[in-house]
Amino acid sequence: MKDTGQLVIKNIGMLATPQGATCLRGKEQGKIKILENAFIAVSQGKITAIGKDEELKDFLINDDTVVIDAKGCLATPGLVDPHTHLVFGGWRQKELSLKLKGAGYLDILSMGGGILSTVEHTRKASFEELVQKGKKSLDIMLSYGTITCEAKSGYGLNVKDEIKSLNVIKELNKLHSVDLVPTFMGAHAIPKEYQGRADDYIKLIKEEMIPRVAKENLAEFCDVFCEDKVFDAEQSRDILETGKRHGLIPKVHADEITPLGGASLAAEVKAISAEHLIHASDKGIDDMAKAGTIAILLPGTSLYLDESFARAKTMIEKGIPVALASDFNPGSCPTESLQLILNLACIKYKMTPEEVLTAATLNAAAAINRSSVVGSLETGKQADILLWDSPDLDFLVYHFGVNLVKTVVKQGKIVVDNK
Ligand SMILES: N=CN[C@@H](CCC(=O)O)C(=O)O
Ligand SMILES: [Zn+2]
Repeated sequence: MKDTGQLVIKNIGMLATPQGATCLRGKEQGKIKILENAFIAVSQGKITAIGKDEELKDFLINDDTVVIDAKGCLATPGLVDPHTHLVFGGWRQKELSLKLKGAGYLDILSMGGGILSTVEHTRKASFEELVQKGKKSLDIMLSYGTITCEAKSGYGLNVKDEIKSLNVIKELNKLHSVDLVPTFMGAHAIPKEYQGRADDYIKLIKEEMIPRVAKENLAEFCDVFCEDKVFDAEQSRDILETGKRHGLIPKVHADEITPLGGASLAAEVKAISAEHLIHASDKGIDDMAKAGTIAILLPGTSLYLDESFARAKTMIEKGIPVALASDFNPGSCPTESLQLILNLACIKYKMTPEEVLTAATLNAAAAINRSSVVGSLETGKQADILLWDSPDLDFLVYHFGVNLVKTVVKQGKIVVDNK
């Protein structure tokens, strides 16, 4: 059979999708389109029609059309993960026992562990080793339904290894079905050789790293870990403004462990998103709502750090578009599964299944500037579609800790078949 790029998915029990080319906020976040007994038609990687099964006879299905019988299952847009630390050497399994003995995340970091121990492993790893390791994680992400994913550098922390990490992301984007969106995060920690000399490290970021990243077109965004003993608000602002002058859109790791005003800073510098926000203040939330900053919430990190959970419902009520992400990284959230995150968002944030779906698709896509291309099932959008071993949306967020993905369709092609 020759590949004509034509695909029809029929017999979809429930098609569930947010709609639009931009993020949804407030009550709109929970308003999704539900179509029962539906079909989706695809041509040349894009969705060309969506309708009720009974209308399918009007569509031309020829011998070259690939036809998938969804057998009554749920179809949604591909998941979008807008916050991951995909590229790193080694893992950090020993830290779990330290945490059980009472050490906090920032204590481990100040003892030279945490991010800094991953920096050592990342610097030692070759380009090819990092590509292979990243590929393994992307295989897992894809099989769990993530088709588009943001990836941050931030474990190199010198010019050579930050550039190496961003080139690993570029290479993975070429060779893997998951679409990657790169973020430069040289301001993830102060490396050992600059301890006590934060200003010199910030100078390196501003004068060497950012110009080189921009010149080589290696990232779209610039992120900063605005946190106690890492980068304060003033230092973060300085780095983000420099990034902006070089065309990098700001993102902020904000108010994760300490309330440091990160949410307000994100609003002030017109960041596309503020991320974590576990300890965001009322003022920070109001500032974000006014500025239109997207909140990327990471409930897996709250769980793994045994921290409290961000005030997702307040943010939605105040009109902040809420997105969800895995925060996949070797320390504070070692999981590639966005499905677990969807479940946690329902249970711990009290978000509705509809709000959760929008958060992990359209709003997540908007948080990485991709919402005109992916994030919803609509004609003209990229045909990134998931078929779930689930009859409806409620079941998807209810049955947890297992992989419910049956089939992953990326740009109209089946790339995972878990049946
Ligand atoms: N908080 C900073 N960065 C990551 C954790 C990185 C790490 O522990 O290696 C986060 O988003 O949680
Ligand atoms: Zn992070």
